[in-house]
Amino acid sequence: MSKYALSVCDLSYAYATKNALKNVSFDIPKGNFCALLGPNGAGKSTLFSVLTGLVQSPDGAVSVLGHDLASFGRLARRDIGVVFQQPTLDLDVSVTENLLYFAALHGISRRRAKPRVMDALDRLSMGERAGEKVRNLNGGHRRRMEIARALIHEPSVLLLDEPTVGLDHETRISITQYVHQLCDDGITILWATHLVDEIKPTDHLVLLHHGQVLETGRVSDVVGTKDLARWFSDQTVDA
Ligand SMILES: Nc1ncnc2c1ncn2[C@@H]1O[C@H](COP(=O)(O)OP(=O)(O)OP(=O)(O)O)[C@@H](O)[C@H]1O
Repeated sequence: MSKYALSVCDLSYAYATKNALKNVSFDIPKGNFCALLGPNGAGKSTLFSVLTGLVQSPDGAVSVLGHDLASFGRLARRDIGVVFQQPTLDLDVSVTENLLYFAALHGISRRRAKPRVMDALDRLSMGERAGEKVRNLNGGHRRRMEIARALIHEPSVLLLDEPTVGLDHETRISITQYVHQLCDDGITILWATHLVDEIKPTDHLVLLHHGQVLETGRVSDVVGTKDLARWFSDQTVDA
């Protein structure tokens, strides 16, 4: 059994002539929060597309808990939950119905799904909104809901692509803290961001710039005593 929840080995991807990922490799140990830090255009969303199987990398490999994504796609994807950058909720049905529908897509019966949905909503302080139409929720509540939805099939690895974009500071920090806490339950997180205040010294870090991994490791080891914001800016400034 692999000690890594997610292993990415030598991935590349190009849109026509634009190389968006170049020989990307990194590992995330189980139960870690890993920040995928990179400025706009670094390749974060492209990497998410490859990790979720939306696009195929012509070379390289991804494995989830030791299962190769190319050979054991269904098995590997069963262990992944995803929150994409663009919301994908049905605005005209209730919070609960959105989540139950998603559970059904994972083959979970309504009877089994209902307690999971309520539990997930309660943990995200969303229990009181279970019956509301999504259209009536603010951006922060919709994001919480998407996180609850991504956890409904109890994945081991949760991928979130800039999940706090457009949210106010307080909501951003609250959601970031909640997702950090998921690691206490053994869930491994890959959190794409360009905002350094979402990252803790004990987190794992992958610094992506122009499609290449510049650094990877524990934040405190990689950055040392330097200020993370300053370090990030120094690493990604284009000469
Ligand atoms: N469909 C596409 N066609 C051509 N080029 C693309 C396409 N999507 C992304 N790119 C380019 O690939 C590179 C990586 O983009 P990507 O969206 O993966 O970066 P990102 O780090 O997620 O950026 P952002 O933070 O702005 O979302 C950028 O140069 C981008 O312009």
